[in-house]
Amino acid sequence: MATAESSLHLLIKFPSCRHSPPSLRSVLSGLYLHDLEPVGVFTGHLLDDPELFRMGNVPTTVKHCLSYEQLLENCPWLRRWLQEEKTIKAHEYPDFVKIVEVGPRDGLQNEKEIVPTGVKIQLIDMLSGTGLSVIEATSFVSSKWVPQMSDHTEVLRGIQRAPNVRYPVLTPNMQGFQDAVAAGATEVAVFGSASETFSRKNINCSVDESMLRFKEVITLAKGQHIPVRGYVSCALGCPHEGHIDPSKVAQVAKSLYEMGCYEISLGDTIGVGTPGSMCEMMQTVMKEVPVSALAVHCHDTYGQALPNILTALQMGVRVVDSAVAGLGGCPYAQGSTGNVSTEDVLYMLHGMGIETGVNLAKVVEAGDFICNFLCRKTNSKVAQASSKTL
Ligand SMILES: CC(C)(COP(=O)([O-])OP(=O)([O-])OC[C@H]1O[C@@H](n2cnc3c(N)ncnc32)[C@H](O)[C@@H]1OP(=O)([O-])[O-])[C@@H](O)C(=O)NCCC(=O)NCCSC(=O)C[C@@](C)(O)CC(=O)[O-]
Repeated sequence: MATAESSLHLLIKFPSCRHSPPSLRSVLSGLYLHDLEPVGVFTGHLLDDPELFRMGNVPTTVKHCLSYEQLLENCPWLRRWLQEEKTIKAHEYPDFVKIVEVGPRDGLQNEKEIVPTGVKIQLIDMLSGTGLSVIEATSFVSSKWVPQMSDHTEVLRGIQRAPNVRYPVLTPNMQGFQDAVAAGATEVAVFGSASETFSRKNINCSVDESMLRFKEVITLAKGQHIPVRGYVSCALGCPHEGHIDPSKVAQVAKSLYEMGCYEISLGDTIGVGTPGSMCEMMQTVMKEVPVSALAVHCHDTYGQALPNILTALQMGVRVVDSAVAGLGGCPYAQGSTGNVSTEDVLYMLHGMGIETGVNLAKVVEAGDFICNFLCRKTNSKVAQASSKTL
């Protein structure tokens, strides 16, 4: 039986896992520290795995062939070390993350000058060619409340819908839902809040009243086979109430999920969250809603959006909202700055080997287009850096 002290050559067999390399690397350096010399590492489930036989370079000097479990049994230091690592990293990073592009809606809704409908349509059309699978196109809200979105019908009718791209729109109530469907919407989103004050200021009703309105919308949508997404704003803080108890976020998220929203996007509306508060909030929400149905929607006011997203990914989230060029802000959340930029999220994910199906260069082009129109510098660090290097 091999022991940490005696073995010079080990063939280590690890469970199949796409993201094992970093752990393997750290395990290997641990082995070297203990004067063990692994001669081959492969991933696979069974010792008679064909992979073993493909490994022509396995030397005959292999003295011990250990399963992962045997290895842990024989090397208590390794078991302790991996356990410590696991407490930090609850989940492996995913293979794929879905990006929900909210630039044309959340990004533009706060613009003071009305952006011409043709520009909005061109932006969405450019984004449709990037590989994004979801682009939130506009919102069917009152034009007295958000004048920038008053051309919702023209925008939705004017875009060239790409196959495999969905174009959800915001609908706060039955009127919004009916108008959206009449304009051709095939997916909608309702938007609630974990803060009473924000709910009243944003949609002119209490949280409980909003849930009744959303129930009506969701029931009607279900009957027409229209998927409904749900938002919970102020998940990490409110511009009026400050700290928001994670249990309130969990309660609203649960209600939306139970009513039939297929996905719940947890919004750090004013970008005050940190990995610490994100972790605490997620842990509470995940007790009520399966993590597979959760998304995060981070604004970057305090520069914490990427670490917050990373934290959510570590906790099992697989859907991230972002806006091209980091446009945006909510008209009813004073002081909130843009959404996290799609370019920066893509750069981070791709750098981690996580696929998104989205072409970063094409998103940068779409960002250039809208920033040129707005005469504004992009909020995306990646786009800023790539313009210098081009
Ligand atoms: C919800 C309402 C409409 C209530 O507004 P209200 O004034 O309470 O509505 P009402 O039912 O009393 O009706 C008053 C008038 O509004 C009309 N009306 C009623 N409903 C609609 C509608 N759907 N579309 C168009 N018009 C509508 C209705 O027809 C009537 O017209 P009038 O008879 O006076 O001529 C209003 O408060 C509103 O439009 N709020 C939207 C605010 C908004 O869009 N905020 C930004 C989006 S949320 C956000 O950005 C956060 C998020 C999602 O990104 C996530 C995050 O970051 O946290």
